[in-house]
Amino acid sequence: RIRKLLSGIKAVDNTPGLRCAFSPRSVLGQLFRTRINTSFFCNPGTDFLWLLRRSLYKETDIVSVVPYIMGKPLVYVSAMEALPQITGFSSPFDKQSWNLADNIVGENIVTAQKEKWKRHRKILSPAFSQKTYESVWDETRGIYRDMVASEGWGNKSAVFIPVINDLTAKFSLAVLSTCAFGIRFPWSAPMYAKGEQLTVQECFHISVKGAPIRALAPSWAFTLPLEKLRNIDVAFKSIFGFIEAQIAHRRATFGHEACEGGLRPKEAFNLILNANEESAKVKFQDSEVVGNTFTIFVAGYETVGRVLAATFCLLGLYQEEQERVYQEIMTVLPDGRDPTVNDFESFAQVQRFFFESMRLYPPAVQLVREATEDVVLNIPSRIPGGLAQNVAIKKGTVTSIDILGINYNPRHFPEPESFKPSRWENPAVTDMVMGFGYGPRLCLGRKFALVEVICFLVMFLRDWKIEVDLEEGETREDWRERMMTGKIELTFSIGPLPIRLTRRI
Ligand code: HEM
Repeated sequence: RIRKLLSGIKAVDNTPGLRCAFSPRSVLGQLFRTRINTSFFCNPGTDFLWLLRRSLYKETDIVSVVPYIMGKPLVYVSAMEALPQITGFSSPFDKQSWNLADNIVGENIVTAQKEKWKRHRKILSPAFSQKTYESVWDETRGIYRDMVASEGWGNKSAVFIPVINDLTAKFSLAVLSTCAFGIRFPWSAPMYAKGEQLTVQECFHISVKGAPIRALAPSWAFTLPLEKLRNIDVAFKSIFGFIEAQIAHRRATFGHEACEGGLRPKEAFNLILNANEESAKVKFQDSEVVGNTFTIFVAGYETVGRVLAATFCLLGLYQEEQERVYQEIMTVLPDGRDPTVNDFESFAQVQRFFFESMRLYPPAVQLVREATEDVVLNIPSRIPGGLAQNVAIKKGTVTSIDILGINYNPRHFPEPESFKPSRWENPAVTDMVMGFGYGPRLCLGRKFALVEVICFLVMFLRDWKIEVDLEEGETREDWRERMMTGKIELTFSIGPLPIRLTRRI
């Protein structure tokens, strides 16, 4: 054990940090989390990036986690200056060479390494076009209206929503399944996986929460009479059943000739299926069809739903900022007309509010890479005027850009805990929106997500004033600390969060 620890510390060039029994990326590390307020003999689990966001980095913007029983050493970096070095176009880092997710869902655009990834990106990129964004905007408007009617808010002057997370998740699933997969479902009749009791939304939710366990635990573990493991197994099986049924249905609907004649619209699902045809020039294998379908559902649904839930609460907390957003909406739409996709750029204040929400509560908290050769990272000092540090990383070391670390780094964002949408007033600063990643692997759905979020917020805030209930004597910051507690699963989630609505018009 001592030898393992010492060689781990050497692999990360003696970079200070946590020393633990089990890696946060191992099954035991996930299951048996212990103290994190000590740097030794702790099992930090995955939440430590959130729980220690204020104290993890001391003098430099780099820390290591070195396990002495299970798992490999890990490096985390919270400096924007390191982005080109780790996630840039010609950086000596790549996605992990062995990714457990591939074994569960099949190889896909998110996990593929550089050379294979180019093929995935080439096939899928045409699905993210101006035409798609127009459809996202229009569908969002329609889904908002369907939601208001189906929830029975039509003639109410006030509404209490006990868990806004459920609503925003349902909304983002509806937009994604319609605009990327051509699968439409009414708000009042959620999709069910065939023959299952759980909705597709519930299955995705359980799968995303349980993905690390599903990936790391042996298959016999899922036959044990343990409810948690059984639920994860059922959720994954249901999702795969759902995806396979959708693939069969789409093939039957369009047929092979339709594909060759280019009759399928360029939505993500059709491009995935086209690439699986005999005649396709750039091809997907069968496993990549399922892998990419599953991945785009997860990448595009959980992320948007989660950050929207945080945004709603921050709107409720920071009333003066909500008013500023509302005034902008009324200025752009003074005559009561519906917003169109051409109005997108006019909602600058709405966008700033959203960027600041995503800075504090980013749905994706890290960009995970693996060193493809021995490499020296140059990391600036946290202390003003301090010397930068060169850190030698061994080939194969998993090194992550810590998005939470960057977003709460006072060098990049002064008073990082303060909620200040005005930070984003300088257009050049939008390059600092870390939540969508950086470099060649920048989120392919960035504009898709922004269009859907901005349209939804505009429609919602025009009709409703949002509030949250503070306890007596409680400050907004106290409420955030009490209610907006985070958990790092495949994505980062907060809550469950309650909000209150009052009708404006
Ligand atoms: C607020 C919402 C979203 C956030 C915060 C987000 C975040 C991210 C991040 C951080 C990455 C880069 C991962 C890395 O470098 O390791 C990424 C990649 C990706 N995202 Fe998103 N995403 C969002 C919405 C979406 C949507 C709506 C879609 C699809 C409709 C989508 C599809 C993808 C895809 C396909 C990739 C892989 C890109 C590649 O490797 O070439 N995302 N996303």
